[in-house]
Amino acid sequence: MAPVPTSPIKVGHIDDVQELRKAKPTTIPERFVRDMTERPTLAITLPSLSEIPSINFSSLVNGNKDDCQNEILQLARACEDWGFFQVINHGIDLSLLESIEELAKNFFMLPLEEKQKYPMAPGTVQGYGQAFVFSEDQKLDWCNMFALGIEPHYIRNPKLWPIQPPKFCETVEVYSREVRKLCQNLLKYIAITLGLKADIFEEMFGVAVQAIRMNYYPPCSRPDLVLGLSPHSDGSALTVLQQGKGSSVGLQIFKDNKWVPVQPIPNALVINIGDTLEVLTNGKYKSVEHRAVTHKEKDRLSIVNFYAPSYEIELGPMPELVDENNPCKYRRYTHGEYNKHYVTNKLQGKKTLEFAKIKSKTSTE
Ligand SMILES: COC(=O)C(/C=C/C1=C(C)CCCC1(C)C)=C/O[C@H]1C=C(C)C(=O)O1
Ligand SMILES: O=C(O)CCC(=O)C(=O)O
Ligand SMILES: [Fe+2]
Repeated sequence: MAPVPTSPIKVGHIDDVQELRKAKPTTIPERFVRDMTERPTLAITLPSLSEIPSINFSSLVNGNKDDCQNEILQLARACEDWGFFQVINHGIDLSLLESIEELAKNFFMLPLEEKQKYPMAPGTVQGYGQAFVFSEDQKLDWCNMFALGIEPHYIRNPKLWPIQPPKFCETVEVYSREVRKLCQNLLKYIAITLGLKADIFEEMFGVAVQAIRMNYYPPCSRPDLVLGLSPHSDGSALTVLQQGKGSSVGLQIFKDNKWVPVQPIPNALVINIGDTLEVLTNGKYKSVEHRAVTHKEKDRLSIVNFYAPSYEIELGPMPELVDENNPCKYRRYTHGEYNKHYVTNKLQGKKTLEFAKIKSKTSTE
């Protein structure tokens, strides 16, 4: 008899946090309790003095010459000093943002058996479940995820596209198309901030890889002990994040050695620089570490789009950003190689990017 195939990855039992919350609202299983050094301190949820910058997209596209130049300057500062910004007047229909949010929430509210028809297999990143879990002793995030590959079509697994709720798939398609255009436009302006020709990234990326991930964080009776999402930087070039309306404040970015909360601006989208742009700009624009924390009474939803070069594209610092004052910090590799590395390692701050770093004896970064 042929041996029964088993997954080489042993992740142990992973509780579904929504079910856990329903059955035992005050129980936090040990696998979710973070070590002291990782626990979020509640003080940081107080309003912060510093806010991530906001960029008015319509000033970039439709503004007069002065407005446009001023916004490009703001964009350059946001990318260099923060790696994160919120885009207002992004041009995506607000009713589309509302629809995707409603459908994502409806998906997470389906019975567990329905969601489990689209399981995220251990070691993979598409479907419903917890990604980036590779061992039985790894701490778990207080989060349920649903992720799908969008472009190019060959990365799609059609079995994971849900039948319920109705209109989910069509809306994901329309939404992803709009977000893709926004990424392409933002990359044009980012190129301009670097003194490069506007189409440089579009020409370099080929048919860009795009994926969507929906994160649902139920309330947690002990938000001081758990993390909604482990600290990480994104492997993408750009990430576009929509925070659910009425959600608790949960996204935090690591800046100047502190966790800074991102206060949602109604109808704005949060954009962040991913590892790929950090490498291409030779570290001028950095992918900033971020995480999500939970709330005692409120749930939270985020819808995230990752936009990255095609897998066969060879990456490395662009020659325009390397000189004797800015020596080359990263080696060359293909995005496919980076992708493989990213999805086979747990989320651990900026550790994934070590893959690309050229280690010099004097380097302290
Ligand atoms: C849970 O998934 C992720 O966090 C994630 C994965 C994205 C992907 C899919 C859901 C389908 C197949 C493609 C891809 C791996 C992009 C994060 O995406 C980041 C990580 C890399 C690398 C990247 O390009 O975006
Ligand atoms: O939910 C959030 O705000 C963070 C999500 C995130 O960082 C991610 O999905 O990569
Ligand atoms: Fe992220």
